[in-house]
Amino acid sequence: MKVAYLGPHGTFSEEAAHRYFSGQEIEWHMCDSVPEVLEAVGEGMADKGIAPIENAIEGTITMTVDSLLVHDLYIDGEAILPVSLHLLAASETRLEDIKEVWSIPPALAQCRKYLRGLKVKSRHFDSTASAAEAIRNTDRRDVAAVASEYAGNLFGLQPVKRNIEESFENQTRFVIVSKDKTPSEDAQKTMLQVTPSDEYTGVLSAILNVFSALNINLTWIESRPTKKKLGTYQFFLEAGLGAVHPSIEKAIAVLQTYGHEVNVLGSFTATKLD
Ligand SMILES: O=C(O)C(=O)Cc1ccccc1
Repeated sequence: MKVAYLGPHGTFSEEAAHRYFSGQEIEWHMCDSVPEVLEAVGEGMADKGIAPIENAIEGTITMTVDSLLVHDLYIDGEAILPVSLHLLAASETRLEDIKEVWSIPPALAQCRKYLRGLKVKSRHFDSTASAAEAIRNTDRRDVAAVASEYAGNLFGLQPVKRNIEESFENQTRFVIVSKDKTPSEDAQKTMLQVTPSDEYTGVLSAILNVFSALNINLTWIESRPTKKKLGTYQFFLEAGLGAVHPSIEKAIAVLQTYGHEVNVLGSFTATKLD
């Protein structure tokens, strides 16, 4: 099986991919950005892909949610990885020398408070590890990357400051996606995309009531713009039952009777990678 993930070597995605698929015969397909991981699966260059969808501090990683829809992908797995972010630089660089910090935006956002205190500029890269690699390749001694300790070792950087994120319990949730939409019988969660039939007072509450009436626990809810008109939204609802469970089938049928559009985006079981 061919699996796409965000490279270069040393990303959190690589760690999640290697641990999630450990023991399996995998041909790895490394991509340069998160949207390219999902595109690789969408276009059949890889059988599966793994991409970060949510972080404990920063919340939803919207580029993943949006790309899932563009490429009509199905979530068939979920992996939760503990993440620790460090400020990494060349060995000569001291904390007071740093003027610019490089990383992927969700990683910079997880350390917003600390970085604001440093009064540094930030520069966006496509991954934590590509930022660390760029620090290794520059002669500048006033720059640092936000990345993992593993990426620091890989690119010969030193930790100037460890654990700079806002919580020591930091975790990132990754989704494993494929083109195959067959739900697994033993899946424990379902991801639904619900587009309301119309904008009317209480439409979201009417949608949510369907789940509470059927005693279905919702474990995640996110609204995203329809991208058609300002102020119009679609909802992503994650339910704590698999897609073949009769209660989920009933919820979908009821929502459709109300005229809402429902798309099953996946059915999966959570794996903890601690
Ligand atoms: O850039 C990486 O290393 C990634 O895999 C994306 C990411 C960034 C920050 C936290 C978790 C995953």
